[in-house]
Amino acid sequence: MSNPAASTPANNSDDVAKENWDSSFTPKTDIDSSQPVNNSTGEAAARAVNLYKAYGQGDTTVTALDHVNVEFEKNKFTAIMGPSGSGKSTLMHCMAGLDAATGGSAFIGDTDLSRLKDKEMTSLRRDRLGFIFQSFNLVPTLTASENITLPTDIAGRKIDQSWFDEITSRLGLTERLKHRPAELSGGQQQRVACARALVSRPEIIFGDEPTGNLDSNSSREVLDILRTAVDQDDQTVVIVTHDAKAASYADRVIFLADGRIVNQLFDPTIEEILATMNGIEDIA
Ligand SMILES: Nc1ncnc2c1ncn2[C@@H]1O[C@H](COP(=O)(O)OP(=O)(O)OP(=O)(O)O)[C@@H](O)[C@H]1O
Repeated sequence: MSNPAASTPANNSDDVAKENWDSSFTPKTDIDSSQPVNNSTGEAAARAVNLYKAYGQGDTTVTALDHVNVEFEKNKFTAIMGPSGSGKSTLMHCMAGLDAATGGSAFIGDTDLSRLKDKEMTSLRRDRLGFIFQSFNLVPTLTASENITLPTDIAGRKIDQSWFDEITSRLGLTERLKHRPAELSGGQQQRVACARALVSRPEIIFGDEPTGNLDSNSSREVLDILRTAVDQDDQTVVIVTHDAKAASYADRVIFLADGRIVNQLFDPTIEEILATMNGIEDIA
């Protein structure tokens, strides 16, 4: 498969950032994660500032995020990679307001999540974020159509019918809208989850291993959908993935090890991603 990310036109700021990072490709594992990570110069849809997360107490404390500083640029597709236990899901969950950090701040736009009350956090997640999980997380008793509109219905907002029609047609779901999840394949269920995340045009879509349960054809469909959301619909997408092929759809891949960002690549090829992962795993 050709690398779709490689064909994405880079703007000037991307070029500068690229030069900084992969002009002569050698995996770099020496980024000081206490310093802001160079993100090129775009506006941030989300950012972590000295984000720290520890689980447990005393001798059993596990540091899942070790003062991470990173920006997720607007209208870009970012993938988070790293060995098992490196903190990928914790970073995404703290950024998406699904888990509370122990220290530091996670921002969505200018909103500091650590300052929000529970109700405000619920509203922010509902109104400004979209989620796609490995396990699809569809409601089994609702039809595909009802699952897609559920968050908007709960928020008491009106569905933009022409956008709903456009999204469901683009995802090949038009003939499946009356089906319940059990009557759909895994790939179709994940496309329903994508439609649910896209239909309200959230500021940022977070995917935790969105292709983790899919075969290669369905994975490609989901990744194409996410790529199109960024390229055509000005969306911002951040996913956690173990899959180098999935990560190659991203404009940027950041690599975690032991709760720190240790490397990043812009417009990466699958080979560069694999080489970087191998470098990190050799050191870990
Ligand atoms: N609820 C929890 N209680 C205690 N420790 C936890 C908890 N959740 C995560 N951890 C620990 O925090 C660290 C980071 O976990 P996290 O799930 O973020 O890693 P990951 O990179 O997403 O891993 P994987 O690729 O295996 O899903 C790990 O050492 C993990 O064991």
